[in-house]
Amino acid sequence: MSPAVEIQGLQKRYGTVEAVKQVSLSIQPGEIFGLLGPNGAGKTTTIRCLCTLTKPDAGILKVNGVSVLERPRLARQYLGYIAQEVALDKVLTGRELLQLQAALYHIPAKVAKARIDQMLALLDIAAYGDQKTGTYSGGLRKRLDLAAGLLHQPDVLVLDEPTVGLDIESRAAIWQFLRQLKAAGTTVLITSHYLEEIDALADRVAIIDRGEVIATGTPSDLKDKVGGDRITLRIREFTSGDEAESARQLLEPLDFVQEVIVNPAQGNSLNLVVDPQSDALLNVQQALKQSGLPVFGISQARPSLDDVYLAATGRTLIDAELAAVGSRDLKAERKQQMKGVS
Ligand SMILES: Nc1ncnc2c1ncn2[C@@H]1O[C@H](COP(=O)(O)OP(=O)(O)OP(=O)(O)O)[C@@H](O)[C@H]1O
Repeated sequence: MSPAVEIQGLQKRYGTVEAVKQVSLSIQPGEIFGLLGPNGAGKTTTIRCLCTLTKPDAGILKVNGVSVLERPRLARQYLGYIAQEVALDKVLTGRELLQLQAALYHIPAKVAKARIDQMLALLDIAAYGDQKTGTYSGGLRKRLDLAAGLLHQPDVLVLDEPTVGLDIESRAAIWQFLRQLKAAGTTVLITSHYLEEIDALADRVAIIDRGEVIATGTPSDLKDKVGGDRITLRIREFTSGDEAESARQLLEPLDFVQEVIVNPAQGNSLNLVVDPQSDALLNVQQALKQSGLPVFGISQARPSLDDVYLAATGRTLIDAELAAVGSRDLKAERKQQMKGVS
């Protein structure tokens, strides 16, 4: 069976910006596949190329074995795309908007009516179907986007940051819905810069940074590979640099400690990477006690996907996000995207 989605050697630049340098990935039918990376990493560009909305400079893109570049119409039948922000026509009701979408996909009127009712019920928005979309909350709008994207019953649903700006309840409802879709056999490709979203949903993940895939695997395999548990230690609420440094010198030689980093951005807390043994926490506390150093707070955790990102790039996802802010002209990008295929 051919993969549901295959991307090989994708490249795309905008002027001097290399939005996608080298992206290759293969997604099996029925998988939820997460594309994780900070803002500006190239996630949107990758999926816009896949969904025939942006023309790549190089690369092979296939859906159900069909070349997206050679047979875009057929590929679009297989794909449902939920953009980050959708400009809904606010004077139409939800139902009218879905009717319009059905017509765009040439779904016969009778079939369309039944499907629209089914989608409204499935997404739990039947009660709002006859209200103007201008009155919808963010969560409702996103559910309507999902209904619209699924109306033609695509094999592969592609979602760009589907829960940005949503409250926790709406986010949970969307996660549950995506799991139901997977159970029904739909392949889901989701981009996100929320670690916990990808961790909770994705069967496999590709971490993307500056237009390149830097790691691929199941979330647990990736976390296992970076190895070690993480201990976060605060000597005092605000520890002096000197005291943190002496704690570092005390802890680093311990045989179960792999690495100790002092984090000045967080009150000189110490981040330790330790062998995943159950008594590491206890041993650290004992060593501090013997040296007369207090403990304000201490916790141990398994590595997160952020640790995977940190190990591969030398910076955390949050730092990368902050670096991306301000270096982009989002207005100009949106304008260009509105113009259509770029
Ligand atoms: N239409 C455009 N014109 C010029 N530059 C663009 C355009 N679209 C994207 N870029 C640039 O390409 C790079 C990748 O952007 P892209 O939107 O693909 O990233 P992303 O990971 O999806 O981030 P976000 O989630 O914020 O959209 C960024 O540096 C961005 O500024």
